Amino acid sequence: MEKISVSRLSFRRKGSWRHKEKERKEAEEEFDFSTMSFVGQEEAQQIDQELFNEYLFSVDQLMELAGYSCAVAVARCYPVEALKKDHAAVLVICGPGNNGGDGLVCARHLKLFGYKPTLFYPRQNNKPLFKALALQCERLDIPTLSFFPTDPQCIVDSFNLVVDALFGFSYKPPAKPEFAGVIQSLIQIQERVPICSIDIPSGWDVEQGNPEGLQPDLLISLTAPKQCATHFKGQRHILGGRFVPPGLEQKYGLRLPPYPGTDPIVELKVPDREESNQS
Ligand SMILES: NC(=O)C1=CN([C@@H]2O[C@H](COP(=O)(O)OP(=O)(O)OC[C@H]3O[C@@H](n4cnc5c(N)ncnc54)[C@H](O)[C@@H]3O)[C@@H](O)[C@H]2O)[C@H](O)CC1
Ligand SMILES: [K+]
Repeated sequence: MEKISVSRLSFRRKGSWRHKEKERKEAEEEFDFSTMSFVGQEEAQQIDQELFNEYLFSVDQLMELAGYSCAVAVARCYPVEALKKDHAAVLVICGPGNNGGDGLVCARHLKLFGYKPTLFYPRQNNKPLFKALALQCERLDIPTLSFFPTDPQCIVDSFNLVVDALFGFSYKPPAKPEFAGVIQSLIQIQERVPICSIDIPSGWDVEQGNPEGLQPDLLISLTAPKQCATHFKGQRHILGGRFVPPGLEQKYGLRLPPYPGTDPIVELKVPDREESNQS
């Protein structure tokens, strides 16, 4: 049998890989952001269910990819070396559902990337997956705040940024009082410390948004941007959760930009802030 060395193998495949890479780059440049899909709450939940029921993904698999892509997005927008307070200290606020689970995974990867995450996770989920995620954070020496600071200025003084993983696409307003207080505190300090929201700015209606609500600096949409993202006024919008099979994209007619190379995230266009301020 003919033995093929690795270098010959890669040489043989190079032509088609280069061709694919060129096609992908062209698609990236050509992508028309004005036609990008924004999904509603029901559609987001249907896609989610289809990933689990038709493609047999486990929550663990998708949550790991989602949370990892969030950590990569944070690192892209706020490089560790640019953060001056307390060894790149970051507060990650986790809610009771899967959005909170994404936050736990994100915190773990941020720690491995050299950040100093701290959790605030007031309603801990008792499912084995969540217990494992919380334990992994604990074993990585990621501390958890036992109460939310009454003076939100403490957060500004202690952390370089806040990751908001309170609620995602299953949130129904209004927030229960224990969470409403946290969201109000974040609104008070959002001009002084950047907020990075995972999937949905917490407290926003998934479709209508919330003009009085949280205004994150970074929004990390997962799977596909939700309709509320059309009201996003922050600096950067990133798409993560690179796990949507092409068949599912076609079935739901999703128009999403191609991910560059092997990246788990792709930056989305936000309207020119200066232009929109003038109009
Ligand atoms: N397929 C995907 O796209 C994936 C998405 N992921 C992430 O999962 C969330 C959606 O998770 P889900 O568990 O369905 O819901 P939430 O986390 O948004 O919240 C549910 C949680 O919140 C409680 N709740 C709802 N409304 C309120 C309220 N008004 N006040 C207080 N509490 C409320 C509810 O009782 C539940 O406990 C999605 O956004 C992504 O971030 C996966 O991680 C990967 C796959
Ligand atoms: K969120």
